[in-house]
Amino acid sequence: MFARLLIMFYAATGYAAFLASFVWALGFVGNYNQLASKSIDSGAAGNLVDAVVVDVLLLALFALQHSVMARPAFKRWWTRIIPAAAERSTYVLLSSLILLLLFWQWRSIPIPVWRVDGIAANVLTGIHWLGWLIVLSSTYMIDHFDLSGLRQAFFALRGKAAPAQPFKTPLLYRLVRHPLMLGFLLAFWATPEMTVGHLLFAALNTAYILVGLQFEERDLIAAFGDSYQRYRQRVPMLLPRLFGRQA
Ligand SMILES: C[S@@+](CC[C@H](N)C(=O)[O-])C[C@H]1O[C@@H](n2cnc3c(N)ncnc32)[C@H](O)[C@@H]1O
Repeated sequence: MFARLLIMFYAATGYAAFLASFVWALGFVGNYNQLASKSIDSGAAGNLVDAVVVDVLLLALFALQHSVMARPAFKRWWTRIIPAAAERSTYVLLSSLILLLLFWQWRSIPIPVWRVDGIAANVLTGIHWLGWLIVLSSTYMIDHFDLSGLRQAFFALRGKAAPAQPFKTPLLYRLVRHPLMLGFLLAFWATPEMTVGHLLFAALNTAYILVGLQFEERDLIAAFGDSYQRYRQRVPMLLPRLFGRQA
């Protein structure tokens, strides 16, 4: 019983770290200093080369951890070392801690790339917040508590293993196969004031998302077989069809 309670406490810690990193992400990307005193463009501009090197290394650290720990082969090896019920929480905890490090240590490069005012600025800010709303709501469409590791810990508390998630295509998943990633892209790119630092963040994350999705889809085909193959043929990856057939 003690071990089960420990897993629950561990999962709750991972979830708290996720919440902290999510709120900081909102403040960081949108330069909302009410939410986060350190944001993507805050702080004095330092040496350009130093800033690019540090920022690229921080993003690479996140990409490496996030990709390696998501691979089924890594999970099989890892769950011989830690309890299976704590695997997702460990992933969430480490991802969140690396994100917090990234936000904290990010070097701003506040050289302007574009700036729009008036209605255009309001439209871009609206798209930005729509992106975050899509991110959060998509986690609930898949299973927020499974993705955050809490579901696995709740099952473990009752002495059971959480059943694997079934293939599903609710709501936004009928329009695109990866709404959560689409939400991130909208939140990262839609800004009235783009700087070189923000552009670096958006461009590298976009590249990472596009590569990461190839791996995720390979795993999804291995897990769900023909159902996912047919889904791929019917539903676009990231850009919804404006006209014509949807799933
Ligand atoms: C962080 S979520 C991102 C989901 C998706 N890539 C997106 O952008 O909306 C990743 C997890 O969702 C799962 N997943 C993705 N699409 C799914 C679907 N249609 N049904 C069930 N699970 C899915 C993957 O197996 C993976 O564990």
